Amino acid sequence: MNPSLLKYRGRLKALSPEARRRLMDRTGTSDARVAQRTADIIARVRRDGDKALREMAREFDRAELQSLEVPRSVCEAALASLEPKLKDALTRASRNIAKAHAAQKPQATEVETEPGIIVGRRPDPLGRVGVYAPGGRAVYPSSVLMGVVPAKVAGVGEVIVCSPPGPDGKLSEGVLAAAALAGADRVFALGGAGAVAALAYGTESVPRVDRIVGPGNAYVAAAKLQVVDAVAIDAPAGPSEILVVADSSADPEAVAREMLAQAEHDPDACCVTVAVGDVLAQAVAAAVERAAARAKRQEIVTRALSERGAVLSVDSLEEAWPFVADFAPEHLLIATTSPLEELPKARNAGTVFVGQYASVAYGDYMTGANHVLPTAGLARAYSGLSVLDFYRWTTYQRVTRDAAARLADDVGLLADSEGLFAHAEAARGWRKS
Ligand SMILES: NC(=O)c1ccc[n+]([C@@H]2O[C@H](COP(=O)([O-])OP(=O)(O)OC[C@H]3O[C@@H](n4cnc5c(N)ncnc54)[C@H](O)[C@@H]3O)[C@@H](O)[C@H]2O)c1
Ligand SMILES: N[C@H](CO)Cc1c[nH]c[nH+]1
Ligand SMILES: [Zn+2]
Repeated sequence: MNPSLLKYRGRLKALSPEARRRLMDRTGTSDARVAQRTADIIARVRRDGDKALREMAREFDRAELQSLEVPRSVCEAALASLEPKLKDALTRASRNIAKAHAAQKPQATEVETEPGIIVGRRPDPLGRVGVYAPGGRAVYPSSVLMGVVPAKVAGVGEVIVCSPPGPDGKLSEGVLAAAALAGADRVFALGGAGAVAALAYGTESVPRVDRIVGPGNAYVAAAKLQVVDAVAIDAPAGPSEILVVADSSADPEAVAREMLAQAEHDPDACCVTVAVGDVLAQAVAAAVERAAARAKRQEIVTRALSERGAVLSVDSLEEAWPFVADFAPEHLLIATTSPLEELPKARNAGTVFVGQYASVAYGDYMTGANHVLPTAGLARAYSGLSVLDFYRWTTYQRVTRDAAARLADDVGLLADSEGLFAHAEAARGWRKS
């Protein structure tokens, strides 16, 4: 057991302001470098199109690409030959995601603000979206479902999936099968910031999209933030995070399993437990260290926990909630005696797991909630991916002849006051003399 594996231990209120700031700052000190590299990649794709994408596949994925696009028949074949139990599990996940997201579909509204003046707002499905499914340190068929299924529920015109190729130049069978199952229209073997740039600006092979959704590592998250001049994005959904709030009812081994599960995604993952009482905090820390010592993805887990892992103690749950709101975790797990009573106190979490039986892994794959979630503290303002990300809104106003006459003078007055005299004239055109 390595007693110093976790970066932060001890009492939450004893953390120095500098340590607390570093714990909060999940963008990390290397970020300026990531941002610069990402900017260079985007510029290369804008300049050289497909040629740059092929070079980057060689550079970052060690893959020689025959073709950037994967024919639909290849996806269908992967689905047909998928191991039946795995296919059943993917189908079950897809069904739950569709059900949960269908319930979120937005409604058009119309309101009469004054007699004869009707203001409406109508959700229109987007024309074309890009779904990024990560594929560097693990493959993510689940992320294909999380992006494509809600897009299809919303009625998006065309859904394009990008995911990095393996060294053989191919996508995993699971990713291909998930794309076919969810009904993706086109699939490209492209990863990282290059894929994001291609979807944002278009290349000879890749059509530009209206919105890019989906998670990824620091490069993918940085790229999404850098292309917003050309495309909409969902939210910066970067390296995974978990914050567990636990009291004496929590099983320390279960809390440790949750910490390890998110730590194994990425060395940049951030895993924190806030436990009521020093005894529980020590038991959780010891369980985390034991679990890390036997982890299959030990190198990743060890780096994540030693760079950003924390187990901190508080005197009471009341001390935990302001920290939760400030930290704004991607995933919050409430492992307490009365988790449902605590739920309203939890602010700024990407998604909440209520009670210790609600393992984050269930939400990652199967509950039907979306696992594409804001990270790096941005859950303060951004929400997780939902069906709403796949619409844009059209507002309109209808005005009857009589209502136009009633608007003419006041609108004319306001326009005059702004010095916009043609507006005033347009408004007064329908005055009744
Ligand atoms: N927040 C969420 O909703 C959510 C959901 C699922 C997964 N995730 C996160 O997604 C990430 C997946 O990361 P991943 O790395 O496995 O796959 P990824 O697809 O995000 O990244 C792989 C790509 O990164 C690029 N890359 C790698 N090294 C690079 C370098 N040195 N310079 C430039 N580009 C480079 C390459 O283009 C490569 O294809 C993890 O951080 C995981 O925690 C987040
Ligand atoms: N925990 C990830 C979101 O941070 C989602 C995921 C996909 N597969 C496994 N986990
Ligand atoms: Zn996960």
